[in-house]
Amino acid sequence: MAFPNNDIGDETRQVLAAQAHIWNHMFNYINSMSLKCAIQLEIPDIIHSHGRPMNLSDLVEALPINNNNKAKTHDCVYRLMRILVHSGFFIQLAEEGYLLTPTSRLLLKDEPMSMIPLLKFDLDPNLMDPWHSLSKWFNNVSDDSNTTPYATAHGMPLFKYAENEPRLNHLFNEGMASDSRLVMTVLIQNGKGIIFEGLKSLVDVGGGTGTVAKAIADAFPQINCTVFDLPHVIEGLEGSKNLSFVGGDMFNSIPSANAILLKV
Ligand SMILES: C[S@@+](CC[C@H](N)C(=O)[O-])C[C@H]1O[C@@H](n2cnc3c(N)ncnc32)[C@H](O)[C@@H]1O
Repeated sequence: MAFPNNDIGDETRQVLAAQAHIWNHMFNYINSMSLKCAIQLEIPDIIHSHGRPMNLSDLVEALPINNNNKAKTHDCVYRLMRILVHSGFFIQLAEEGYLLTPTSRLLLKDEPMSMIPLLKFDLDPNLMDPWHSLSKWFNNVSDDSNTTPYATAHGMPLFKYAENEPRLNHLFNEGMASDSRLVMTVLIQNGKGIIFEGLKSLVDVGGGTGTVAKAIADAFPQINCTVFDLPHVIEGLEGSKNLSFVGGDMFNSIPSANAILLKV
């Protein structure tokens, strides 16, 4: 029910504003879950492949879903798209339909700077579970200051869990690599890679599967680059002329070099 502003007193207006504030926070997760759903249904790619603005009916037809009840699907996809338009992932032109925005362009599968892998990792239930344990973690933290919400939820730190769970290890490494790919592309394209000039050797500590070091090694063939990470992360990875992979624990020792990158 909507009250014209002058019909209610300040106190009531304040209570209603506070209620709306709580609703907004309570349902904030709808934004990230809708985005995740759009990626799972490959909506950015479908609109991109269409090559022009895509109307709702064409979008519904193109989705990889059971569409036996067209009216119902139409209504539900409309609601999903309304959230995503509102949050800036798509533009909706009144007659023509949906278009990508610069943000959803970063959510195309074949886009070199695609953020899909990072999104899949961060919105995986395994990574979201710890948020349900946050208050439990606060309870534990004074007894064990090394503990994390992740360990509280899963009984071990993330890196240990990933060591024993290939699915999570893959999801984690791909997510990190996609983030690094975006940063390194922007850095090198804008000539900011110049900060590496003059170096003879460099070690990327916690360098994951080597995205950062590979970009530096390609751009600066005179620099010998080493990727240092946990053994299960670099397992099976092959280096090149000026790129090598070393497995180990940085808390024990790290390879020596002119420069050390540390982004853990
Ligand atoms: C935030 S990620 C950095 C990812 C990397 N920059 C990339 O581009 O993929 C942190 C990295 O630190 C590694 N790491 C965690 N603990 C480590 C340890 N004790 N010794 C070496 N590496 C470790 C993880 O395996 C992970 O790859």
